[in-house]
Amino acid sequence: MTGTSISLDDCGSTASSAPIFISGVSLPEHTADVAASLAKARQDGFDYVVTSLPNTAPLTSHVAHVGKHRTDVTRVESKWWSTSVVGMVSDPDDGHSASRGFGSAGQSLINSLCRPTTSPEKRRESSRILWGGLEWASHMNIPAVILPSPTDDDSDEDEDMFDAAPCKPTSVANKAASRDYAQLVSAISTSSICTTSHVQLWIRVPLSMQAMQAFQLLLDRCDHSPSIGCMLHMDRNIEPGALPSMASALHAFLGAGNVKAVSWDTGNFLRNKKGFPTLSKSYQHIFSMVYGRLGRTVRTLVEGQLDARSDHGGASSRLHHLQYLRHLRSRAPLPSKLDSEEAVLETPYLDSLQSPLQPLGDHLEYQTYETFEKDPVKYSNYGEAIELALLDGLARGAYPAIKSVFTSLGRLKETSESLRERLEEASCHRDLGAIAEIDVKEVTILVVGAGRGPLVREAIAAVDRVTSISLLGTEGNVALHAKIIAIEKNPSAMLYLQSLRETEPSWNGAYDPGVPDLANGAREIVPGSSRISVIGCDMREATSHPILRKMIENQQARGDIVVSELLGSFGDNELSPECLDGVQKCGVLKDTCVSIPQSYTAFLAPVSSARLISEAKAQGFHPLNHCDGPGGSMVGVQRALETPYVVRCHAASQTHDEQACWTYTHPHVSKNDADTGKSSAEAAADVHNDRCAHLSFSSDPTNGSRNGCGYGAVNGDIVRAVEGSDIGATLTIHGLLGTFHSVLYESKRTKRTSTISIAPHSFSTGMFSWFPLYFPLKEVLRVPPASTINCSIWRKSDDSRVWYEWCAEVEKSGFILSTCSIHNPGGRAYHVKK
Ligand SMILES: C[S@@+](CC[C@H](N)C(=O)[O-])C[C@H]1O[C@@H](n2cnc3c(N)ncnc32)[C@H](O)[C@@H]1O
Repeated sequence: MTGTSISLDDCGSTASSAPIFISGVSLPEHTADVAASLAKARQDGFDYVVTSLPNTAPLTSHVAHVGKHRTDVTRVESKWWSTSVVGMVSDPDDGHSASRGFGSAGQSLINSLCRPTTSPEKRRESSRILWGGLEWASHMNIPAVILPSPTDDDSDEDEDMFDAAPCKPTSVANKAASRDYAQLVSAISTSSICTTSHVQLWIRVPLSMQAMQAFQLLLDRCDHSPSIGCMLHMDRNIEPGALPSMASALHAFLGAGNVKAVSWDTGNFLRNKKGFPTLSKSYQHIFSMVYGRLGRTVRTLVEGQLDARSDHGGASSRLHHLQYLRHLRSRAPLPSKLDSEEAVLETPYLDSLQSPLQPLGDHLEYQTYETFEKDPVKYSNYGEAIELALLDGLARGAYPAIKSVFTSLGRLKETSESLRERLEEASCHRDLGAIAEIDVKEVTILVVGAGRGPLVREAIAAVDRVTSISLLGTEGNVALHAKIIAIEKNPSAMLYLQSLRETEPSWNGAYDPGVPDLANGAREIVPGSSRISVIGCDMREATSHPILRKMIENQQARGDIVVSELLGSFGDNELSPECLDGVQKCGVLKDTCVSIPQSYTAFLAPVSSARLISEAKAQGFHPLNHCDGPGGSMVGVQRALETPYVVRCHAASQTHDEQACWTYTHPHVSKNDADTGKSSAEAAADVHNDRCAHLSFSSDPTNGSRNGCGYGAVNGDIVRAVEGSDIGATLTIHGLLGTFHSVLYESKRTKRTSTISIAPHSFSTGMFSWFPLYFPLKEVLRVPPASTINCSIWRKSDDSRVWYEWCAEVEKSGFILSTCSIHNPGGRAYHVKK
């Protein structure tokens, strides 16, 4: 075989710009012949094929095996085995093909290993066959092996062999069998087959509540090994009436189930008028739901028998099934969700845990600033907020007049981009040559934590915009001039700011270069311009800098507006409260000063995600600091699970609407805002920023479906689809998702508000600067229907650190069913440096 290969690895995509849709086919007639399967499959555009794992037992009788040897092993190069073949455990009595149907392939082999009635000899033989096949998969470097379902639908016993507890009572024997299966899967996942050769185990899970619950139990029992995932098997009809309940259960499972692949059984397709395969409306909806959420990472498989008379096109006889699935993948809204530039850029970050940035304790890198500055929403919303604040300030006469300038619109147009734009608007007919007397008012803006200056840029542009709005408005004779003071403690970012100060005309645009200096050496101030000062210091120690000391000493020179972006994924976790209180305490702000942001609120919601918890556990094997050890801070899994992580969650399900934990507002109330009798600096002096929140998330039959993975805006379509869902699934909760919502500025006068948010209910679409903060839970919570999850979170601090502690419990009818310990007590595993 020659040609290009396609990786089955997570998040792997073909190098082309084609939509990500990695599909495979299982051809029953060729399950023991990869060469023949691949030849047919690739001709039709499938990327991989399925092969049954062989019995590698030594030959006992040559005659018995004649014609049963695999010859594909000598005909197919290793690169194909490692990229384009998935193994499948099958039953020895099926020979090389799964005659019982693919849904139950390997089931009798597993049954004989897990049923108490199996004789010891049979058990030994089955074990040898299974492990031999898996060793072979590892030897061939096959990326994944399909194992049978944890529920045995074909079982001829009274009840399913593997229980789906706690929904359905099952016999003790069956429960034991399900634990036997978990023990087997756990043994495989911790063996070198998975840990050294990295074979993934795809456990087949039919789309039934019971099977999904049984699989979650299996994952719990196997300690959420990252090697164990599921292959959702779409093999049964869904009655339209059952769709809402199924959709809400599936929402939770897309997080809890570590879904690696989806298999579409040919037997489950309908035929359209022309005889081509189609799926029912219910399945079209399921398709859109699963691929809308996981389409960038999930693999697709077409499998199942065809009746002898059917030919569905192509060399594989399943080309039309593939074409139909591709058609569903190309239908709105999937391409915009999965193939947009933003979606493609995000792909490497999906479910990848990162330590939260600490811009206060550490210095950010050049590239980090550069990446943030590409955000198309954050800065424009900040610009809008500054503009609203300036307009309100002008309206209430907050800024002192510093001089009168005699000039014309024609002259001002030369220096103001926004005036040029506004004058070009068709409706604006003004006499450009008329000389008028313009009152220039001065506003002082502090940009604290200026980084490489994007907020300074927004402030300059807002001053210019507000001036042109004012000049073209009814008053027509008031303009702004801004003194902008950029404060930054990162020396390398300071260098950048200083360079901008030297080279950017708008950063030094206070003076009109076309107008000669005045007699006293001063120069003419241009209405709408800004003059920037760059100061390198910690904003909490503003008193140490001469320019700032002068401001403190002169009430009139203090800041009218303080602009900052010190927000973390959970709002306050980058210590915005401590920094902004610090500035206020120094006394550089007027009593009337406005802060942008005005407030920020932390939100929390339970999340179900097998992927996130297994990623968090994996962190325990890579101590964050190489100095950690017995004499130092905690290492290992406990520390890893008591640490919050920033993550672009993906294989995750937010199971309840998020709730507010606490809100910080700035500046603190001074004598101007209320009759406190305190100056601005005094108002910030006694502030304590420790907080705690106790939240109760009551049972929701939709399992919070509209919140998707917890990152992105709530999805109204899903709400309609799950309406009427009445059977709550048992949920598995693996942690809490922290998000924030910030009011940058609310203009009560104009009733306009500028916000930024990553909380699903108010998500700022298109903004990518923040991903949620994931707080893992050391003990997975199983939450039966109609029970409540109680979460508590504390923000604690000492002289040098701030940290969070958190815990959660499950309550039903007044009884606590389970609880987990308080995480990170005393900040023992994680803290933010003050
Ligand atoms: C999240 S970055 C934002 C930078 C920039 N405003 C932007 O939007 O791209 C926060 C910045 O605040 C700075 N910073 C944090 N705490 C500070 C403090 N106490 N004093 C001065 N600068 C601080 C950091 O160095 C960093 O440059």
